[in-house]
Amino acid sequence: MTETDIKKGLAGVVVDTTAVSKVNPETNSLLYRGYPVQELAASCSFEQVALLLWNGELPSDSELAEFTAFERSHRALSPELKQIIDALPATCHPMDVCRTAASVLGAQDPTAEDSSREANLAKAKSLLAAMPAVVAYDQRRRRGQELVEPRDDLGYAQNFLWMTFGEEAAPPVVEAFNVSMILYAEHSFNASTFTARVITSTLADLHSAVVGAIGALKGPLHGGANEAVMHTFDEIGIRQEETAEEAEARAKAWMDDALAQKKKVMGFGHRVYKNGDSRVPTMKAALDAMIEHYDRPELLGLYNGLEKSMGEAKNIKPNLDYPAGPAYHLMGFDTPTFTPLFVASRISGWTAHIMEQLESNALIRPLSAYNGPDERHVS
Ligand SMILES: CC(=O)SCCNC(=O)CCNC(=O)[C@H](O)C(C)(C)COP(=O)(O)OP(=O)(O)OC[C@H]1O[C@@H](n2cnc3c(N)ncnc32)[C@H](O)[C@@H]1OP(=O)(O)O
Ligand SMILES: O=C([O-])CC(=O)C(=O)O
Repeated sequence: MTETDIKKGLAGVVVDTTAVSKVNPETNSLLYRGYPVQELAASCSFEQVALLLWNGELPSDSELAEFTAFERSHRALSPELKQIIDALPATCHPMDVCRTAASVLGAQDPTAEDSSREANLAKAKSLLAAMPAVVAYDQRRRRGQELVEPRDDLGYAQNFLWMTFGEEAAPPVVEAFNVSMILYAEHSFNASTFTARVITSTLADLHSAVVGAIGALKGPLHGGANEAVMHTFDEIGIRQEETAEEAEARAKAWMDDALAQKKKVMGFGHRVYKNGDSRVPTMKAALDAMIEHYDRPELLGLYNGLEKSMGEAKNIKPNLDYPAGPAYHLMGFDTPTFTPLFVASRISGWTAHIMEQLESNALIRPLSAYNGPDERHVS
């Protein structure tokens, strides 16, 4: 094997087929089970999209009603899980809390070792229903606030915001949040989904695969980038009294300096898309709606300044995490909660892939080229 045979980072390597989603960099499009993600974001709830990803078809009214009833009755944080979360130090990252919660939910599930499609689908639905309470409560406890119980008269997005903030969110906020959940739901063989598939390929259980996927998502080269975007905004400085133009000029100067120092700026670039992420225009529209709703034009200035400067200097485009970060900030989420929001959404895609992997499983085990010392002996 020569060095040229090595596909570092598996870049460009096709490892399997999938019917869950199609990422097409040539047409800059993303299809979930054949449907353009923009259309789904414009006309569906996150609940409908999750069912589409799992079942391959959009749900009928009765299928949606059945899932809605299930999801609403599985939202509450159990006293046992709450106790475990309360025992975790507030210094740990909220992604550690998500990862721990997914592990606990697996350990508590009597069907955990049943990997039939039926059992896995039920586990996927339960996890999707349970994670918002974990994310919402963890943000609240860090702020010294009490748990807010779920409400079964609210949809997924509305209830998620209710449990986090303890008040009903305005319709444009619910809409933008629902759009973000749909856009984050699925993206073919990204690092966290591939991790889930590798774990599943050993015939380990669904919760183990989700726990591993959460670990992979945490890194700033993947899901952690939505938090890192906000750190960049904070480093530049958010000045509400500033005009959009003033903020844009400061952001441009910051980016020029960062690029001169050869820094990697999170929220830009993508392994597959080289001409822009297909989801960005839809998420940018949701961010624009939030900027208007909260009357925060200076954030648009920062956004535009970084994007323009990166475009002019390197022709590198924003990815989904770039508009999602400031949108979540405006909604009132604390920055370390951003990647857990990604988890809550991507559980749908991960579990669809776990079930697909099991349908025609092969152990995922690539080769490596050894470059250590030649054979040697102890004596
Ligand atoms: C939802 C998601 O998970 S989307 C991804 C979120 N991740 C980020 O936003 C992290 C920042 N971006 C990156 O690190 C990269 O663009 C990745 C990891 C996403 C994709 O990277 P790869 O396909 O491996 O490309 P790679 O990192 O080799 O970059 C290619 C070139 O573009 C440059 N580049 C890529 N992204 C960036 C960036 N965000 N800032 C500055 N330069 C960048 C690299 O420095 C490299 O330049 P060079 O050829 O002069 O060395
Ligand atoms: O596809 C990727 O490599 C990362 C990404 O955008 C995602 O997982 O949504």
